[in-house]
Amino acid sequence: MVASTFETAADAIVAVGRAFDVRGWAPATSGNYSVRLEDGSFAVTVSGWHKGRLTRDGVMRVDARGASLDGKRPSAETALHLSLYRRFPEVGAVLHSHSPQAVALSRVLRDDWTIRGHELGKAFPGVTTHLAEIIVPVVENSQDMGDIDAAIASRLAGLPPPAYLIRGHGLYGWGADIAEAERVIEATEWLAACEVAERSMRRDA
Ligand SMILES: CSC[C@@H](O)[C@@H](O)C(=O)COP(=O)(O)O
Ligand SMILES: [Zn+2]
Repeated sequence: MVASTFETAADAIVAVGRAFDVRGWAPATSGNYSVRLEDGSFAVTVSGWHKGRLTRDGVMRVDARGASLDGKRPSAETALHLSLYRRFPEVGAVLHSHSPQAVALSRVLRDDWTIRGHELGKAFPGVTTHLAEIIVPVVENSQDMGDIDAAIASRLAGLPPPAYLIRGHGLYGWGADIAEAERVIEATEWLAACEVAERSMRRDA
């Protein structure tokens, strides 16, 4: 699904930034957001803006290769967004959060994160029962987006996950439009908080 205009996409991105910031998922300029536009370009956050204080000026356009179309500097992680759009033509929005629970979980997990037995798993596209097993890949962090993209590439083949974690960094989620991508991030963040709480209760029990 594609947003109708840059302005519509930019306003939706501004609103997501405020919502994520209020929840502690976008501290200290972290996070980035993008939306596919109908002309084949993408609306993406400008690098370095505080995402809770975005205005339309903090959102810009890039082409499919990540080149700036308006002279602004796109998110340092634009390549990760574009890679998802290239792989999945049905994806219309990509969101990236930096919550304490997702980052903590990514640092304690030795392998991928398997979600089982959660009613909220049904918030993910295509999941219809709490009995579904949802695997969220965990890849190593790097300052080179090519490394992260290479690490996640094989994990996106076949039945793709709804989201992935970058260790010690944050969470990427996507959807057909920004509302679906926000729902995926919201569900994954809630499940990460639940997982962290559950692990700490089991340790103390
Ligand atoms: C301020 S630490 C976070 C950044 O290094 C990065 O991971 C991030 O999410 C935001 O980068 P940005 O270039 O503003 O999109
Ligand atoms: Zn980040």
